[in-house]
Amino acid sequence: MNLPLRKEDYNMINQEDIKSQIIQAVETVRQTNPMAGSVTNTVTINFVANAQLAVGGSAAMVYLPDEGEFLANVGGATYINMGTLLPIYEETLPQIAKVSHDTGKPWVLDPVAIGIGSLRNQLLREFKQYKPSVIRGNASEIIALAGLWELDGGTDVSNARGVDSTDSVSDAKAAAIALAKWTGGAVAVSGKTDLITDGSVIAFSYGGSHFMEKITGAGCSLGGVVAVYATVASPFIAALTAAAVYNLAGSRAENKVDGPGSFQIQFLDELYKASAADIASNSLEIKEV
Ligand SMILES: Nc1ncnc2c1ncn2[C@@H]1O[C@H](COP(=O)(O)OP(=O)(O)O)[C@@H](O)[C@H]1O
Ligand SMILES: Cc1ncsc1CCOP(=O)(O)O
Ligand SMILES: [Mg+2]
Repeated sequence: MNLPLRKEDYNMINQEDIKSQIIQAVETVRQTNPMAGSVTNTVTINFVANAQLAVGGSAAMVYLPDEGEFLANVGGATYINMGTLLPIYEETLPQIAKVSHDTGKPWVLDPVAIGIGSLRNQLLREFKQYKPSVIRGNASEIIALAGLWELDGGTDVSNARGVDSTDSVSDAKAAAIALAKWTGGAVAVSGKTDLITDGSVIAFSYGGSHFMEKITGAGCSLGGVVAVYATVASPFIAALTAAAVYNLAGSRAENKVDGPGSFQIQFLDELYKASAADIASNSLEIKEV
């Protein structure tokens, strides 16, 4: 006779299922070298491309509207990072978001520096209708985006200070859930512990390194790597896989170096070397919202 499953059993099954999906995402990317195009900031563009290559993806960075549209059409997913805007982005970014939305291609948004300047806020408001598959940001950015989109858990964007978070990841939980419910995709809030949600399930990914706050581009490149995994996996699994490999590689790199410069190099090596099984076994806690 089959006894009814207890809630703990469901959780165990879910956790096993999620692990096998993470393994599949890591291996498929390494076998197929999928392309995720990006429009990203000029500060960390090189690090984003290197991280995407290290996990097995293929990178292409552009600035112009027709080139962005081309990449959105031919790539498996596209990454938009708002870090350093140029006037032409008023055309490029909505074009990519619209094409991705209309063709059902995944796209990842990092709302870096939300709150600074009028073009950034205008574009971010416009993106609400194009429902990014994954929104990745630090706690302050996620809270501010929910505010800009007039969703639960958000606050006025004028609270934002720059590119670094002034809020804790747990403060962004309600905003992350509200954003995920609106988009139907996933939201990843990064920090000491990462929070990833699809609006109904909430996951915490542990690990990483304090050195990740001492290099520029840890967050930006994480967004680029999410886009690589989104070419082969659902938004939630893509965000979880990227968080797991970042946390694993970050802890491993920290053990081998004594400063941020060498950390950045070692971190890329660890991204490259991490096995699918180790990534899937990185500390992860999953709960219902
Ligand atoms: N204090 C920390 N300890 C461990 N990992 C961290 C820490 N701060 C950030 N990270 C990791 O660094 C990456 C980028 O996160 P974060 O610094 O929050 O993004 P951003 O650079 O956009 O502010 C994530 O993988 C996150 O888990
Ligand atoms: C410093 C800076 N200024 C504009 S974009 C940028 C990079 C931010 O990178 P990250 O959010 O990954 O630390
Ligand atoms: Mg950032």
